[in-house]
Amino acid sequence: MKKILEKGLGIINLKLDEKTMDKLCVYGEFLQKKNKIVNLTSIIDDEGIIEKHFIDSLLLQKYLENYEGVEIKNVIDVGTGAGFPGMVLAIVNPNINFTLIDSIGKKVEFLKELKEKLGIENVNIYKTRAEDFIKENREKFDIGVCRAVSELRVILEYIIPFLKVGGSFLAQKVNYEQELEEAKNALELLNGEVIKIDKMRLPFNGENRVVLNIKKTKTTDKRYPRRAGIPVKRPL
Ligand SMILES: C[S@@+](CC[C@H](N)C(=O)[O-])C[C@H]1O[C@@H](n2cnc3c(N)ncnc32)[C@H](O)[C@@H]1O
Repeated sequence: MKKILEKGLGIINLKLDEKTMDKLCVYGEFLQKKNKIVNLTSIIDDEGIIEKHFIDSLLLQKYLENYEGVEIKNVIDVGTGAGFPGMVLAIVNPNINFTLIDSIGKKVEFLKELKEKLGIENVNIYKTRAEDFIKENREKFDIGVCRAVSELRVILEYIIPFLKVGGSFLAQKVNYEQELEEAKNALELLNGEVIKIDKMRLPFNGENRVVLNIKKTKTTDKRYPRRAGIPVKRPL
């Protein structure tokens, strides 16, 4: 696994120390082992885990390293699943606090075990929904991430309320044009503004990836997010 990881990191031009790479490999092997007992992810071969989970998550690393000269303290990952992108980024950035939430208990249990196994201190993991977790956590985070959870206008309603004014949602998408068009109303209601769209590629299969950098410009009305289930049922 480590050889594939080193190769992939080389292609995306990201340097990680040996210890961090070893931790990621333990993560990958633990995921493979646990996935035989509980279904955590459908991508489970070595190359798939490295490319589609780890490297895909690490496409966000450059934003965390240099965010407009501002120090990033807190990141939230909504619908983290088996830890993508939040757990991978937490391992690589021990100086930033990560909050990972997911509504499925078995995924949260897996992440708690992994946290223990690797001795990761900068991560808090909760079994909850974005629409409930917001109650104690409104406008607390510098950065929000959320991969493969729902269409853009839905995840905007999950993430933007968690952000401080001036914070950013780094939204990972494969295709984005139509979703962005449909998200115009949500961006206006939630006070989000797309400030940058970066196009990238995965290292081995060359698949396209896009990161939308969406800034929160003003505080968000407390009526958002609406109660659990409504953002998906009736998107803004
Ligand atoms: C397809 S998985 C993606 C997991 C991971 N982000 C990834 O990219 O591999 C979507 C996850 O989002 C979670 N989820 C969906 N809606 C949610 C919500 N409103 N609050 C918290 N978690 C949610 C689901 O439980 C599921 O684990």
